[in-house]
Amino acid sequence: MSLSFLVKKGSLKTEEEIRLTGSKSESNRALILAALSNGKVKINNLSIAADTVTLNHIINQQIKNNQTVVDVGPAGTAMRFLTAYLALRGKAVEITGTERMKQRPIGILVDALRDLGAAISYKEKDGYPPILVDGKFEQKTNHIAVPGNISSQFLTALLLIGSSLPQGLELEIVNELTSKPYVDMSLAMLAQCGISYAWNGQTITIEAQEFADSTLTIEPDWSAASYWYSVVALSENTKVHLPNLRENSLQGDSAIAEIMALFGVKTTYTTQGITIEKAGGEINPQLLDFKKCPDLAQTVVVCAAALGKEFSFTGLETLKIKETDRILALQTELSKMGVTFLETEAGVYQLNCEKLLFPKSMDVSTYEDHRMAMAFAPLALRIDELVVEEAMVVEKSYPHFWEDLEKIGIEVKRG
Ligand SMILES: O=C(O)C1=C[C@@H](OP(=O)(O)O)[C@@H](O)[C@H](O)C1
Ligand SMILES: C=C(OP(=O)(O)O)C(=O)O
Repeated sequence: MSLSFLVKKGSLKTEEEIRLTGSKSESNRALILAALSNGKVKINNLSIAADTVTLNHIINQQIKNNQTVVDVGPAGTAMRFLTAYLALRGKAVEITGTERMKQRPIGILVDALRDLGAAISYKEKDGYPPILVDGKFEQKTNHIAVPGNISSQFLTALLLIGSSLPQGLELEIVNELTSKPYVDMSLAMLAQCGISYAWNGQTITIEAQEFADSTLTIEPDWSAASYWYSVVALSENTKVHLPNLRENSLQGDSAIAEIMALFGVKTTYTTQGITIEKAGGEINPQLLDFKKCPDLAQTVVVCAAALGKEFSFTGLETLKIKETDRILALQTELSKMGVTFLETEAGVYQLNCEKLLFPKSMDVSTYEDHRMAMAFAPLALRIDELVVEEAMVVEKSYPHFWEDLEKIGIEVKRG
């Protein structure tokens, strides 16, 4: 389905409540843990994100019905977590995905699982999906050394199965660890299921052990919340209530509260959730590091550009291997409003807004990336006719994004 949506400012409300769906990161971990626990781990508030719906369907229907080929679509976490989960399942299953998924690396995880004793082969190109997970597993060692600088999802995939391995797991993280809060999230959720672990220096150890009877309650998605911060930052004085988000979140993307304070958005934490509103004040451009929260980068880059504030950005190394090359996508789309986003020194990207000019109308290409659509949507508060191409990409993590924009008064015309 290729649909462009015309997004217009409309009459923005001064106050609205938006109920976000559950975190897809927490949900996809929960699905694997529940499956490994043989019914001991229950889940509350599972996300309706397409990536979660897909993983749930694969685990609880297709695999149970002995399907031999499963398709994760564009879901990176589903691809990586299923690879580890299926390595222990005893049956051969091929895992495939979108054309983009076939360009997203998985070799580090496959090598680690092979070292542990799994039999996995590549169906097309070495190091990339689709893969055939044989399912026969005989543990050869519990110690593996895994690079941490490409994707934390490889580490999470291994940690989730750690306690189910007959000899447990001793995972040594080699190189720098990127996206660390996602590893912390995995360990915290394991602990919620009664699994103990030790993290000493570069090594995380998980003994073979049983899951406890437990319930995982999924918090709403902080990455999704980031788009509301951008709406507030670009509005005159809109206040948004986001129920059930917590200050002490398992999600590293809760850092958006701190980042957006620099853009004059104030967060108030209550027992009900959070309220975000304009606090005003000077916006002083500075260098922001996204190594711990890569999924926030697009939101913040686009918001800064729209405000004409020349922030610089680092920690963006992993953006090139996500749903699209997000650096290139940002550069291409921002150029449509006269903004450049260039690597001015190694690893540092600088916004230049000298020639910022909001065109009367602008077409945003989304490159099969939900975050491109959602990061650019708040520009409707600056551009009369903003056309977002392939607008339904948002389904991956935030299916009712457009309905929520309408709820706050932004007009969305489905084309
Ligand atoms: O573990 C997770 O749930 C995720 C980890 C991050 O990926 P990387 O570790 O590849 O940066 C993040 O970008 C992704 O959206 C979700
Ligand atoms: C990178 C993302 O997801 P995944 O890697 O799970 O496809 C994302 O949601 O921004």
